[in-house]
Amino acid sequence: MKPLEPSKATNSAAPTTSAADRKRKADTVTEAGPDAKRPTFSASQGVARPTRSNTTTGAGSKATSVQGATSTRTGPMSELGPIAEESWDDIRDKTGQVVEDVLNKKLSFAKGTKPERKVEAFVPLVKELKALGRHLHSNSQRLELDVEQWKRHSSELSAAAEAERQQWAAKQEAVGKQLAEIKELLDLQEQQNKQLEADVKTGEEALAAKQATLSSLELKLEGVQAELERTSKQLEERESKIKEMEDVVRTGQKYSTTLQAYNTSLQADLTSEKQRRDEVQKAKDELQGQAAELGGKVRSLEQLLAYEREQVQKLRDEREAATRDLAVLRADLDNTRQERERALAEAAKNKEDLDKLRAAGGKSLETLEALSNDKATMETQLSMQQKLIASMREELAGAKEGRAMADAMADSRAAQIAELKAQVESLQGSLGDAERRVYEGELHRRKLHNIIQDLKGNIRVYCRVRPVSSAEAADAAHDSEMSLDFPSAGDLLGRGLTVVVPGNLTGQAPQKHNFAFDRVFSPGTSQDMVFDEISELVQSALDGHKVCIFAYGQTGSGKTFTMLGNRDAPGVIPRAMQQIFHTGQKLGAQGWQFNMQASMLEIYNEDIRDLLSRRKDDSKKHQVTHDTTGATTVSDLTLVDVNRPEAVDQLLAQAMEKRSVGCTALNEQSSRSHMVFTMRIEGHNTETGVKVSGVLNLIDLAGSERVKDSGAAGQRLKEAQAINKSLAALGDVIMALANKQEHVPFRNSKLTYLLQPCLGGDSKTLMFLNVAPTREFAHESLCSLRFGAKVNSCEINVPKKNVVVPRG
Ligand SMILES: Nc1ncnc2c1ncn2[C@@H]1O[C@H](COP(=O)(O)OP(=O)(O)OP(=O)(O)O)[C@@H](O)[C@H]1O
Repeated sequence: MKPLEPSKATNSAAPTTSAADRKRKADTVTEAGPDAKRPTFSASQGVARPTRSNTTTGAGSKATSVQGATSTRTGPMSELGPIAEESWDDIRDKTGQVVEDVLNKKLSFAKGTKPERKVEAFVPLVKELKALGRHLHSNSQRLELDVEQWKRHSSELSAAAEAERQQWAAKQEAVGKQLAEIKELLDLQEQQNKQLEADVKTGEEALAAKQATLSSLELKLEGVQAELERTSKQLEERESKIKEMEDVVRTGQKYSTTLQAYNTSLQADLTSEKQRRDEVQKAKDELQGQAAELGGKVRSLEQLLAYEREQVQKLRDEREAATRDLAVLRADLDNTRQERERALAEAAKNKEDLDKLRAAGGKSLETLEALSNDKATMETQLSMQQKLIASMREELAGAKEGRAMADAMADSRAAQIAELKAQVESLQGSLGDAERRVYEGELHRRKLHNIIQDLKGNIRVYCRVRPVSSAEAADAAHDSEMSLDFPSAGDLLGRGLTVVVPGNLTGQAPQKHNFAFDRVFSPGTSQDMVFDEISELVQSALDGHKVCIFAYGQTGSGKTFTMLGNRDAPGVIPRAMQQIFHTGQKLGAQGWQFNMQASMLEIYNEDIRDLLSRRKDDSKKHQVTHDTTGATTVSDLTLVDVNRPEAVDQLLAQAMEKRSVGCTALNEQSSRSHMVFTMRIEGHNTETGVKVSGVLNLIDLAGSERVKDSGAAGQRLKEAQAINKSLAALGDVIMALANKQEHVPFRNSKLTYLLQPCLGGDSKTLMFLNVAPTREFAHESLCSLRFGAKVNSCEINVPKKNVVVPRG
């Protein structure tokens, strides 16, 4: 339906006034009276009507004619003389008078005023009246024109109004029709409304019923909402936990991927390292074979050389004897020569004498003959001596030749010996080189093995076999035959061992059982060598790891010796302290400062005792708690700040005095309790701001014992039962961990509860499995070794460093 508005055409026909028109209108009002109020029109306003200019022109033309009439007129005017034809507009402008002023003007004259003066006075008035008359006349003409225009305009307007009215009528008709339609619609709507009202009523009734249900539901909803809020809170908490976990898992996955990659590369390294080690081992074996062979050769050569030296010496002796003989012969020869010369001189003299005698003729024939005989004898002697000299010369030449030969032989042997020596030296060099490489390879293998163990999260097991004690060896009551054997070469060298359990009287044959651990220390292994193998693990406590090292084994198998040792052979605890303080000091140069606190406790008959407490009566009950980070706290336990190893030695001495130790049939100084030494290490790097916090737990467990063998009774029996019970609980925990059981019974004993973070957490854990070597304890050893194998298969979490790195 269209809106009911007046048409625009009507509006456009209405006259409008411009600003200029309004000004003129004002003039007109003043000058032309109320008639001048009528509207003026412009051609632009659409309806044809006269404009002001038209009017002016019209009026102007009329005025001209009036003027013309005036100018042609001759009447009294001429009598008054020429009167200037001023327009009303000029007069008005000049005098400021309005029409009424002129019309109301009255002239008064004083008595006796001359008529010429009075006429003179009338002249301006007449002028004004004439101008006014002309003006009014032109105005009336203009008004007439306007009236005509108005008339025309009004008839136009009437026509327009009629058209408009007709339009309106048509519109009204249309609107009436529309109204009728609307009314129909409204009726329909009303019906519908009524229907709707009815519906609404039923709806309202239903709504009321529903509302009742709703309010009960709202109540329920409130409850559900409260529940929901609680659940969503829980959900949020869970979600944040899940997020955290996801973060952890993501980090873990990243870490695990990195680790897996690292692991793979390590395994590849390990394999290649193993190959290299095998090759080196092979080369070493070969070299050792060659060395043995060469050693044999060297020995035989040395024997030969000794023989040759003997020969040379003999030859030298002979040469010296020959030289001596030669000297004697030379002396003899010289003597003989001198004698010969003397004899020759004598013979010459004799000949001279003979000649003289002959010349004198007086010498006798006998003297001559005697002299001839002497000469012949001397000549015989001379030829004999000449022969002797010749043979001696020959001998000398022979001896010289022999000596030259011996010298040459000695020289060649010496050269051979020097060559052999050089060979031996170079072989020894390469043997040392090979041995060094084998050692380095072994070190590397150990490192890799440790890393792999860390990555796998296994509990490491180092088996240590103690030597046969002098008492065992001496006393026939003991079967001191060795029941353990160690591979002397191959892959299991240093890692494997075999226990032989002897047969029994029922005819059971001896049985061999093979085991392999991360490391096996045979009886000859020194404390130093043992510590060397775990020093890296100890070191990681300084790096922020939780480290746990404990010694397990039957009574008298060497646990306390391994962990504490004695003055001459200090064990793991004092050595670990030395290393920690020493390394801590060295790290000081890199800005590290460490704060260390030690505590020592024993678990005796399922009670925790503070071994560093200075209280006389220490019957306080100590409670073990673990927080979410895996940190363990024992209530009311004495913590001592330590900053040098000697302080720890004092603490150890103090603790050892307090520790429960007793004499049993199997060990003179048997530990009757589990002892736990804990060192907390807080490190802070003043240069980088990095903080680490590590814990080192070193534990000497009490030994398992067969009560019938240890001869325990009374208090000892009670102790033994408590020890065995807690070790059995340890066994159960290990079984549960190894079998990946959901429930691990850590709480079954004080020992397992205390060790929970080490066995089930993220610490680096190592167990020393101490074993006695003799056949007497073969069964116990077998049990211990089986336990050790189970422990070795336990996978705990991947060790985690406790390090805080500052932000930014
Ligand atoms: N590797 C070794 N070298 C030399 N002597 C050893 C070694 N291991 C143990 N011993 C000696 O054997 C004896 C028993 O050792 P130890 O006291 O350490 O056993 P244990 O396992 O701690 O016994 P228990 O459980 O009864 O306390 C001690 O005299 C000790 O000095």
